[in-house]
Amino acid sequence: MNKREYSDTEEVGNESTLVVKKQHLNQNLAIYPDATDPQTDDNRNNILLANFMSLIPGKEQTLKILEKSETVIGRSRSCDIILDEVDISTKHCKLVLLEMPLGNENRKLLNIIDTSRNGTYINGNKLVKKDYVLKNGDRVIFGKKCSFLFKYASESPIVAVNSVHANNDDVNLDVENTDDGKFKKPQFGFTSSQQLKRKPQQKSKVLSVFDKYIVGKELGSGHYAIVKEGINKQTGKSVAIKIFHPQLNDDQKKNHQFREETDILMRVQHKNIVNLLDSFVEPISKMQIQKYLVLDKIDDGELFDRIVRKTNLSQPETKALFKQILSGLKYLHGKNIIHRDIKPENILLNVRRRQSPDEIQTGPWDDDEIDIQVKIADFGLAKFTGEMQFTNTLCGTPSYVAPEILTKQGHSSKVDVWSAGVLLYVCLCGFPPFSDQLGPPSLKDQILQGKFAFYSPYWDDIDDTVLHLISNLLVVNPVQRFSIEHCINHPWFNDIRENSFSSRMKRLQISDKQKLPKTYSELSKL
Ligand SMILES: Nc1ncnc2c1ncn2[C@@H]1O[C@H](COP(=O)(O)OP(=O)(O)OP(=O)(O)O)[C@@H](O)[C@H]1O
Repeated sequence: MNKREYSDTEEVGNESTLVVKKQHLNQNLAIYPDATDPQTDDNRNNILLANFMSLIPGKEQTLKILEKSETVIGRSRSCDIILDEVDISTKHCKLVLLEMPLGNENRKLLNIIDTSRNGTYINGNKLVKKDYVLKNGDRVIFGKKCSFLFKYASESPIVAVNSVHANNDDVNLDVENTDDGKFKKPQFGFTSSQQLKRKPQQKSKVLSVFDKYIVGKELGSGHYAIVKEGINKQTGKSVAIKIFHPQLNDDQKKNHQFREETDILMRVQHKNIVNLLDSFVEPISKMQIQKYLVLDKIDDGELFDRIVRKTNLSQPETKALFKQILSGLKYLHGKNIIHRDIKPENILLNVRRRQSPDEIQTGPWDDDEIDIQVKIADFGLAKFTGEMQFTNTLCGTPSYVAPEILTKQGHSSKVDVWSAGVLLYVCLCGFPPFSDQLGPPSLKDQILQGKFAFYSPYWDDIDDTVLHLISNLLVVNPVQRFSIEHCINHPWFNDIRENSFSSRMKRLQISDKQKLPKTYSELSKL
């Protein structure tokens, strides 16, 4: 098809083949070339919704998308936007106006639906006959070359998105326009039962996560989310952005889970708990939303990796790390919060490295480390116990899960004590006390019976005092199990050598070396 065929088209740019269709004056214009004022003549009722800014060198141009139910882009002269390139389909894609309820508001968003042969690419990903809700900063390529940066017309609620409580019925998110066109911070309103203290920084903007942060490399991933590095565009501060896997708009269970994680993180502030900075809920298609938590970035990885690297940790190091873990857990339990997923993957570390030889270490760390700060992360399974004190959901990670969770008897904060016991065991010897590898019986039965042992030679040189402590944490009956308080006051944490045990704690001798448990470190090399 030759661009000369379009007698009613206007060429944009010097040697451009990108053309924008001029429609009859008595019709609503769907788009405007940059030079055209959308508020003139017969178009004055049209509201500018968004802009596509060309990223093609030498073809600087802005395509204006007006508020219209459907805007078709393609090579055909019947399209609202004509892109006259050989790799553009007759009708390449369409932009459908969506009004989506987010929080307490309806937001006007553009859903792009691909109908092409060669594809529409959003931020490098091919759309392939699917839809996607556009957000600020998206790089959209039609076919192979027609590359644009997408932006909603104003930093209004139209911009898609929301901050902390998009789906929280208890919260009113009021956003107001100010005279200068900027937005006042949203105000949160609570029902009387919700008069809880919130961290001030959560009262913030209505923007997309991508407006505020540059999203970078992956830091880690789990079952529910992938965590990426982010940079705050305004402050330059590095953050961690937990990007949950896309979910259906109306997935009540996931919505509830996200609310619970966000709510809990908003109510906690402790040096050993990862800090929540922001949260976003954004539509990605008509049916799907994506949720984001912005957290303080913890730089030195998971305790799990440290255990794998070192095979096991020394008693002094374990003790120093555990004092911090217990401090975080004590704080949580004091607020009626149970974490329910304590395991080495969810204990993150910030290490301050030695800058000069005369710096003094704060603990029994490696020579090149001055200080290590522990941060408890991943509140995806965390729960308020409220007044009930017990909850029934099946949760946790198999090796670390407490027996009362398996028997669904209802559980309390003591489940974290059990998991802390498993973690303490793992830190000191490098493998978990309960595993399929140690069976029979099955992992589940080992846990239900509280059947574990201190295997020789791994435990031979470890103080009886800590074996005594672990034996009081891995107690099947939660009533008889230590509390966090008991744990903190135990002689091992207070460097008191306990000589009062009637006999030395038993180590299990296994004659067949093949049957000795394998450490995480050994397993990672298999
Ligand atoms: N604040 C953070 N700073 C740096 N890295 C982080 C941060 N939060 C999480 N990570 C990394 O991302 C990984 C996955 O995060 P997280 O455990 O929260 O995801 P998840 O999908 O909920 O995991 P799970 O499968 O355990 O439920 C962590 O194990 C950690 O390596």
